Amino acid sequence: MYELKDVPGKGKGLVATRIVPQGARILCEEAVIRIPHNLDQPSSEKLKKYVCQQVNALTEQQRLAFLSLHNIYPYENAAEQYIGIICTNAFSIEDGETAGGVFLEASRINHACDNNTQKSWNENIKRHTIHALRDINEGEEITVYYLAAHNSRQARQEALRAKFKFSCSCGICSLPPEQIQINDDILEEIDHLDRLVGQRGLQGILSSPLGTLRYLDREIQLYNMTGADDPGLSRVYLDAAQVAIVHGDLARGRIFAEKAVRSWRISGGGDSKNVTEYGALPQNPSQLPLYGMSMQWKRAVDDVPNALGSTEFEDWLWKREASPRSGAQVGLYNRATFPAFSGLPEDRGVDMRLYRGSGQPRQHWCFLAEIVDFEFLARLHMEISDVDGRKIPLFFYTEGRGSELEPARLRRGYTIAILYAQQHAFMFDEPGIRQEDPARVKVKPPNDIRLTPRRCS
Ligand SMILES: C[S@@+](CC[C@H](N)C(=O)[O-])C[C@H]1O[C@@H](n2cnc3c(N)ncnc32)[C@H](O)[C@@H]1O
Repeated sequence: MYELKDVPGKGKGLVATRIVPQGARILCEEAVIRIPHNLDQPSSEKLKKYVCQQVNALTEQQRLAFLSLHNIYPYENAAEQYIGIICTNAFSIEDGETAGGVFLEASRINHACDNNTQKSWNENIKRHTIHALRDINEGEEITVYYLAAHNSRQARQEALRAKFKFSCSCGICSLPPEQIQINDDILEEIDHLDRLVGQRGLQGILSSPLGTLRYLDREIQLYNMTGADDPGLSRVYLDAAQVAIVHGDLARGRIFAEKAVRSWRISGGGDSKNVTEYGALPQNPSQLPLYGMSMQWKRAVDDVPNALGSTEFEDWLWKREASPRSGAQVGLYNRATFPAFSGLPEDRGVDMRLYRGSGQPRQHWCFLAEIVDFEFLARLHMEISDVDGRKIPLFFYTEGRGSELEPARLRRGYTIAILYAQQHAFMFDEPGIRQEDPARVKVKPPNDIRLTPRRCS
């Protein structure tokens, strides 16, 4: 399937000798040397002694193969040489005890940021596997991604130079500067959305399922923009399956779970830990322990619309509201444009889903609520009620502390509209809105804007 060859500018590398289809297992290898976590200190005497014992225990053939591996570190004795080879070539082993190990074949695979294979530790079979993330052509070099996280090109280059002493010239790193910027923005936004979903956790899934689904939908779109069948997709699809299943929607839950499992099969194989753990979920989505915590989205597993085109199907799957045609009036029940409090972004950090790098919003939204009560102490403080009837505090941190509002408009029952409103976590009150810009606030008599609570399906 592959051969070891000289690759210009990279030393040796593995090159496909025939077409390798997506999902194919290219390598499945045991470590010849393992370094336990408690010895993971390159200069320690204990490590030197341990490594010498490990190398001496290899067969002659293995020892020669080990010694022929690439070493980017200088050395003065055998122990330092062995440690240099290990540091240049080790892959991580996620078995809880081992920091990393050396694999004689896989260690020959060079890095690319647009890698065509995925390396992963398979705890079920105690081996490292390499799977094709996409079809690989005959004569094409087999590549993996050496780093842990998605970063900007500059951060990746710095990390690769520091740890492996080379500059990457892969397809992504060689793009023209403006396209590198676009790619960096996409990776940054994926990273940001990942963290947002993680921070919100189960609470986010329970209290704001549609908001969480919006984040995940955007993440998938961003992954698709990179064109890669990235292993990160599986985690996003699993999260989407959880959102649907927790709220009783087994139909969407099954479809999302199928996509997650398919992605894990491609990157780690049918015997990988994730496929073992979640492989049966598409057949029986109600097995998820949190199934039906709310039945807000109740839907039977086979209740899937069958006459939709692919775009309409994706819109249905992700519960996307139809976006209004340009010039068309947006109904007040449109939750994307007029979100409830639970659908507002948080003001911690910049939500890349909603803002461009320049700080300009990508889309427009306006928060509408009814004034329930108000008082003017150190600043104007209102209690307001959103379209779901949820009461939240609104504090004015404007220059005039809220005095900018027309006093005649400060009436209970009047409607307050706040452009680009965001959730704020107050130390001294329930989460609410901390308003700093008076120009983004309008108050209208109740008959001017009617808050008709209507739910989208
Ligand atoms: C694990 S080894 C990979 C196999 C190695 N090329 C060999 O000849 O055995 C890692 C080293 O390979 C080289 N390398 C890996 N990916 C590279 C890339 N994309 N460009 C240049 N050198 C690379 C670097 O010297 C790096 O420290």
